[in-house]
Amino acid sequence: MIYPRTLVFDLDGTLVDTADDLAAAMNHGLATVGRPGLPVAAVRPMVGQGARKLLEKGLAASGGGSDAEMEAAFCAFFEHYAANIARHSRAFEGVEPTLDRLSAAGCVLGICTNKPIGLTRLLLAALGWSGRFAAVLGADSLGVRKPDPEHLWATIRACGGEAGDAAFVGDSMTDALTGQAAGVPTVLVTFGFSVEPVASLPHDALIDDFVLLPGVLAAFKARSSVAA
Ligand SMILES: O=C(O)COP(=O)(O)O
Ligand SMILES: [Mg+2]
Repeated sequence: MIYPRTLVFDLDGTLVDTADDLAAAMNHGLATVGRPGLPVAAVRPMVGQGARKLLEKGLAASGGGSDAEMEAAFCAFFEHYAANIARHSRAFEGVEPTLDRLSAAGCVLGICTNKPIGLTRLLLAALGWSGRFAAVLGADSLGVRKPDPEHLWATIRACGGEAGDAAFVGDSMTDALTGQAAGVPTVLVTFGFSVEPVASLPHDALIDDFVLLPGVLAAFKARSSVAA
């Protein structure tokens, strides 16, 4: 095969632009505890370390709050987000045809996200993607999560693959550190939610358009075949 056999993808900011729905749910949570809402642009870079971290950062940016307020805001956020999971969330341009092409070429696809697994499955179902991935691991699927490399390794294993013939695609510092720690060639997308310029993060390739992914993956495979 001309591509790595197992391809693991981050979800938010990599495959799907979830920022509008996450921001709406966060603002609902903040309003529940009397805090002002935040613009989507402020919420985007807060995504990638899990739902609770997202709310912690949002509450801090909105004036802060007690543990009890955090808990109340988080519950309201979670409920609102689950009920509105894909009101505006859509795949980034080029994602669907590219995933189709890679699957047709024989690649096995998986998801490794810091989104709670229940919300992840809801989002995949809403997008009509439930059958697309051989394995889906969320923030709470294991005792560890990204940037712990075990989250990525476990996803690769759940796809029936091995780290030596795999690649990872993400958008954030968390993903960059995960891929590096796992020793898995990592592609970062430049259109995701990272505050840091992705070029400054550890990576093996950058893409500014999803349709460029197959070319980059073929180059990884060619390189690893020469090394082997
Ligand atoms: O932090 C989250 O909730 C999800 O983020 P991820 O899909 O980019 O890992
Ligand atoms: Mg992400």
